[in-house]
Amino acid sequence: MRAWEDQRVSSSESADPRLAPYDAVLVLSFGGPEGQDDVIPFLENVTRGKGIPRERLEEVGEHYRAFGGKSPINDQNRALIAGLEHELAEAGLSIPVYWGNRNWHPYLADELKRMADDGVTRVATFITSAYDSYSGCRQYRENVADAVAEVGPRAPRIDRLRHCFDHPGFISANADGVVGALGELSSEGARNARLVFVTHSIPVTMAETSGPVGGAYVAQHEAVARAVAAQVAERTGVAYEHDLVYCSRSGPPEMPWLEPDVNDHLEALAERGAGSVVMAPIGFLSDHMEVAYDLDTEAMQTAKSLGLEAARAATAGTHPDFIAAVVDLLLERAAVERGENVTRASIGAPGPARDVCPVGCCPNLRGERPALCGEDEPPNPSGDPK
Ligand SMILES: CC1=C(CCC(=O)O)c2cc3nc(cc4[nH]c(cc5[nH]c(cc1n2)c(C)c5CCC(=O)O)c(CCC(=O)O)c4C)C(CCC(=O)O)=C3C
Ligand SMILES: [Fe+2]
Repeated sequence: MRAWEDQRVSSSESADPRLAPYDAVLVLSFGGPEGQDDVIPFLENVTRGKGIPRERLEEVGEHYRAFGGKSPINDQNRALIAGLEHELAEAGLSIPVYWGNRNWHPYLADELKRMADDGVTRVATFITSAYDSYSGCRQYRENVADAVAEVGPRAPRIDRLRHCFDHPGFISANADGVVGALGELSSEGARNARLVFVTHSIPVTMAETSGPVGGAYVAQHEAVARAVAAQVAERTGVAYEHDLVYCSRSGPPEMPWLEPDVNDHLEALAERGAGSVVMAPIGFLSDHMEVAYDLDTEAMQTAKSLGLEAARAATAGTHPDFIAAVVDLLLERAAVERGENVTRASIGAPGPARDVCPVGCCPNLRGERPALCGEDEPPNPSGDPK
């Protein structure tokens, strides 16, 4: 038995009416290596056809190697699923939770086959990516299309839950993380800290074309940063200044990616006389390798060398508010599919993100490919009326 199999659910009972028409939940994630032998094949999966320079791949490979070749992401997803199962059970909602990844075991297509074997016909999918961009949205939708094509007519019909970035439970979980990190600083450091919100850098062209009308990636992050900072101010009585910066830049050097990089930003803050920072990785749902390496290892080292006092805020992870938010998004979408009117929990503009992506949303700039969960979805291979 492989390490992930203990997470699997083996039968689909009939689901609760509050969850109808769904008979299963799928957590769809990125995937990560489980040991040294997995590192290269994993990186090959991630970067196939992406034009990532060899040196960057070797560098990222070293980050994984330094952690024994094991990404934290799989255990984080196991914990998220356990939390979801617990929350669903507490609410008396009986529905099986499955787990599939785009880049590593358990692969999405294998999980779809298992669902088909279990008699699942209609799935609500939570993608572990909170914001709009090709990487966080359409690319997963393409993976779903590929997996459904591989499984064929037996594949269940898949709906994707809207992005969770603007859900109040995601905001309060992150605000809690920031308040916790402030508590790790000296009392003077905590009073004068700068809140540095961090997310994954992406190519500027990808950011400009993100969402239904472009620019969604940065706009959504700015809204989250503002909302989290406001909640922290309310809870601490201090109106901290904040910034939005980026980590984990990749791609060829001549291609522009979102800036400033977190390390450069720390340097600029130190030059301007800052003494302490809290780094809050709002771009990541849990402690991915980008958090474990790029922030906890590299950026922490940068802060230390600059004489900056620094703490890192916890990610949403398995925070109870966040788990409850995912269950709320599930109930919301089920109600929508039953034709009911819903009130969507949201912090307001620019959200909430749509349930079904319009044509051309978060385009693949390398060329169009089939994608599901959007208005450009090809006819359902199982022949169900839509
Ligand atoms: C926006 C975004 C998210 C957040 C949304 C989401 O969560 O999906 C994300 C998540 C993740 N990215 C991850 C890992 C990697 N991403 C890479 C490469 C890239 N990421 C990109 C963007 C994003 N990535 C982009 C534009 C590239 C360039 C190649 C391309 O155009 O696609 C590479 C190749 C090496 C490199 O190029 O750095 C690796 C190894 C892991 C797993 C971490 C772990 O193991 O814990 C996770 C969760
Ligand atoms: Fe990535």
